[in-house]
Amino acid sequence: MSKRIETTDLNVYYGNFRAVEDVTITIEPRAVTAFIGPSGCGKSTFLRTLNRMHEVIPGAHVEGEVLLDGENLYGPGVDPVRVRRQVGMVFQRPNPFPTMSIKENVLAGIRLNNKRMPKDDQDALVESSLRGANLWEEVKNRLELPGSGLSGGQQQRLCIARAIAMSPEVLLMDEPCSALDPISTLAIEDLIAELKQKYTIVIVTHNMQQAARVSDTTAFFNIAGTGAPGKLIEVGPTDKIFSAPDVQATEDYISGRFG
Ligand SMILES: Nc1ncnc2c1ncn2[C@@H]1O[C@H](COP(=O)(O)OP(=O)(O)OP(=O)(O)O)[C@@H](O)[C@H]1O
Repeated sequence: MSKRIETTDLNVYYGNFRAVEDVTITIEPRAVTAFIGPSGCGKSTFLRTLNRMHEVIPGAHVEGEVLLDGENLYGPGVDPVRVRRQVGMVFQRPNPFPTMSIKENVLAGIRLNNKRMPKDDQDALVESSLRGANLWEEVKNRLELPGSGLSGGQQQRLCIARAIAMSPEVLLMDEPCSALDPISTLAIEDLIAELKQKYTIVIVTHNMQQAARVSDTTAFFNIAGTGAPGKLIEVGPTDKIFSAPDVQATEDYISGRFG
């Protein structure tokens, strides 16, 4: 279920502007990898290349390969819709479909993919996905009510349940807690620790303590100045990056000297 991601010299563009330069990284399965770095260094841009979401922006493109267990996601004939099923994504702001019930939200991806499913199977998938997102006990008696009636933290777990329902191999999370209060943030962090037993997880975070708490590996991105491309400066075990990084810029960022 969980797969390894590898990129080699990946360059990411918005039109002529190269936003991210030459990223070579291996992201291990059944582990959490955190992307950290100052604003504008390309963390989110790079993250979106891992499930072919980057190219939905007009003029945006990628040079290089992203391998998922050896398969190039940018190879000829690869269907980006299939890639986005395999590599799920959770965004900064919880974005349940507001007019849909909790249950319909969980099933939304399946329905969008035109998968027909007997009602019993649907119910089982809704329950297992909501359990997987640590939300079942809180919502099991109101599955038919709108997802938008949940708290922010519950909505984010609903979005995670919606992603899990697609049986992805990888979960990408772009600052999933930045709109949440501390209690909801801890609930999501606990959930991430559980999810990594099954999935490859990549999380973009501005919160250094969060990166230290949840991730096994940390990748530090940086940018030389406005208009310059973002680069991967250093990647390694989170303990090492936070205690004895190899590069001075990493240490400066972690210790709050810039960014
Ligand atoms: N849709 C877009 N069109 C053109 N340029 C973009 C677009 N989105 C981002 N960029 C540019 O790409 C660069 C990287 O942005 P990105 O959002 O990936 O950085 P980030 O590290 O995730 O920043 P933050 O931490 O502030 O979210 C920036 O220079 C940004 O202005």
